[in-house]
Amino acid sequence: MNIEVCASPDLSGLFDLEGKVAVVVDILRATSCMTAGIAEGVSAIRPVSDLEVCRGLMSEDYVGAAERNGAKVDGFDIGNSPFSYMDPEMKGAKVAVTTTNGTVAIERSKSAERIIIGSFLNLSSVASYVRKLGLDVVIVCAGWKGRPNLEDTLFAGALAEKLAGNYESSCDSLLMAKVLWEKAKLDLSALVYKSAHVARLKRLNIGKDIELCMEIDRYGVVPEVNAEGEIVKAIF
Ligand SMILES: O=C(O)[C@H](CS(=O)(=O)O)OP(=O)(O)O
Repeated sequence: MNIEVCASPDLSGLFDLEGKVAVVVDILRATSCMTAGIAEGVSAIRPVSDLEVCRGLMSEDYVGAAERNGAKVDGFDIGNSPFSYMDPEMKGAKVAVTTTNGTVAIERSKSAERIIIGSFLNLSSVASYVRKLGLDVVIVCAGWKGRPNLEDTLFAGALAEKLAGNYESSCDSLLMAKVLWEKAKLDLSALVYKSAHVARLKRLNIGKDIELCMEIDRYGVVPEVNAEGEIVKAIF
């Protein structure tokens, strides 16, 4: 099996996703929110890239989650904090979500055979599920506004390490991710705290969110986009 890394959604046109599994990752914070939400009992999450489409879904029984530039958008129920998704009141709820980078990455992965949601929170479960699917893999990093970022690239390296032995690659982005992960894995937070994304989010006072998003294997679930375009818990 082959594994590649698409370092930003703006590079997705260079990748042929047909017949492959896309593992979409946006560590800070969209795919960490989705993992936490599905693990804690949210029944389905509908990712949309357009703010007004997301607003419209609120009249169809969806909880509306919207974030732009890190902040909750006025008029929506929640923003982009994993703790909002983990609220006991969210059990059984359906969420419609739009974020600056994460939902764009999901949208751009639509031609893949399967789209699964990765984060440090469910790293080992994603690796097990990917191995079980037995398809070629493209790790699609959400990055930041078209640019690659540190934390999503680190996740790519971590997943590649978990899949070693089953997968081969001639992708330099993957090699770069693996080298970076190897250097950072003993103190992941120390490096991520130096990232541009953390610096941008600091003004929002969300240190707790960042800490949670760095936790490895807190959950054993894999959220997956189903035929209706909703993210639900994969059964495997
Ligand atoms: O809310 C977040 O964590 C980020 C904010 S931004 O990238 O700095 O605008 O959004 P996300 O879509 O989860 O990367």
